[in-house]
Amino acid sequence: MQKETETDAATKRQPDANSAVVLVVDDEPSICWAFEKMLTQQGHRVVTASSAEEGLRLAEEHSPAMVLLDVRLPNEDGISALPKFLAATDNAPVIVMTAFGDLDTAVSAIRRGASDYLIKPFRLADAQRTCRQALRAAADRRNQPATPQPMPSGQQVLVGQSPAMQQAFRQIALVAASDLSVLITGETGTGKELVAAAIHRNSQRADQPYIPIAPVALNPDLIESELFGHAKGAFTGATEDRAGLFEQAQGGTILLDEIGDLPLAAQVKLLRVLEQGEYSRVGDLRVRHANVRIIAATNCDLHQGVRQGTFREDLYYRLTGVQIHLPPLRQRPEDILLLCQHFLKAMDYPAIDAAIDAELLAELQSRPWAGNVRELKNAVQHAAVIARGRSLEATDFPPAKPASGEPPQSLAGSMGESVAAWATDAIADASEPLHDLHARFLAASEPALLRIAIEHTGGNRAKAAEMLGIHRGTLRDRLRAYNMDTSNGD
Ligand SMILES: Nc1ncnc2c1ncn2[C@@H]1O[C@H](COP(=O)(O)OP(=O)(O)OP(=O)(O)O)[C@@H](O)[C@H]1O
Repeated sequence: MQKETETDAATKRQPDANSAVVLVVDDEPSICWAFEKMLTQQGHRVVTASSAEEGLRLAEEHSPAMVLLDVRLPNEDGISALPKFLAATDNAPVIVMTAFGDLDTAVSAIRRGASDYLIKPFRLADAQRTCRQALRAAADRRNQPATPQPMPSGQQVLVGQSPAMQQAFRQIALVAASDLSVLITGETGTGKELVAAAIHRNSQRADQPYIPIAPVALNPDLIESELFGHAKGAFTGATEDRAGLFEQAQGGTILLDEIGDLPLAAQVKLLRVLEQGEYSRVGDLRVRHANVRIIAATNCDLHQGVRQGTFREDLYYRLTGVQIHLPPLRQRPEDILLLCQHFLKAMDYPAIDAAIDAELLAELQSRPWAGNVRELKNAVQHAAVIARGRSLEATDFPPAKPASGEPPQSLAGSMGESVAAWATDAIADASEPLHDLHARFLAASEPALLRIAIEHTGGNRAKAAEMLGIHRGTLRDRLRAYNMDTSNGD
């Protein structure tokens, strides 16, 4: 599988340096814990892994905005895994952590694309500063308009044998030859972006720029300027004339991913491009001609946006003229084997034809795949890493994620099972009929809940009470009841 282009990376990475997903890969739990604590306090979300293999799987799954990568890891070391992390995260900043004396390693890490390094043991303040700088630099890079890229030489292959995918292939072939705008619909991970790229690749514009844009990743205040450019002095900070993405895509194709997120003012301009092939830069009345094919994609119901007044009705009808719908993977189980083999082949997995037997296939076909092909791809890559060349087994795959809307089975399930086991034991152990099972259960479980809330809020009881959704006085009483009140009053 080919990686997304740099343009994708520039437009799809997390928009905010203040609330990013950060991946920490280190087999020392204390390091993961320290980063988790530090970064969550700063409003980031942290996912941790204890090996490069697990980290790469999480990178695919969470698209982190930054990776902290230890050099010494079990199995594959951080330095050799570094290019894979860069590829898996579309060049998110990777900060390499290395032991003292390993400076050469750090230097070679930087040469291989790491954005910075930390020498262990490091002071938390230094780590904090390095992380902040890396996230800020990445955010600054994102806010630059994307540079048009020629289409990559390799092919992003679309795989499928289900009637629905065959129909999509036919539609792609038909619309590619025309210059019509196209709306691609489907749940997240169904391959909309791949379809857009295939349309461009098979069109007469194939040797011209292809620019995928996710409006949600652009600065909302500057979105019109990002798309259509601006004139010097159009707003504070507009120190010179600047071309927008439409101008950069001249002659080629633009994919507006998650079109439903486009602000109304930009929708007006987009409609003008679609209807008259014209636009103006922000703050410049000069009419410019747009020779750009527009492909839009959405995983939400645009018609609902029309009903709610967030999406223009005229634009909706203009866009829905030619529509390609990609059904969710659970509705096309006959694609699963082909997709699995396709992803294994991309990893050079041996004996692909024998890698998935009928029993495993039936199991995979019965899963809900809420994240669709993206989730399947991650799961296959995960299983392949675990199986290390032998035939895959169901246990090599990560547990099935719940269908959207369902509570996460693993957590809810295991907690429920623990509670049931606890209650069964408590009843069995009681020498006489119980009248306080509920109070006993609270006494067994509530202290841990209170402790985590208080730890998480840095000991601030008012915030802990707010997080728990209980009155501050109630929290104080409970802490006293459990002998957890170490303060001298509140
Ligand atoms: N039919 C397919 N054949 C091969 N790979 C596929 C196919 N469909 C999806 N994929 C892979 O699954 C992943 C998700 O696909 P893509 O990004 O195109 O989905 P999307 O519908 O645009 O998702 P989102 O709505 O979240 O942006 C990509 O890695 C893509 O290469």
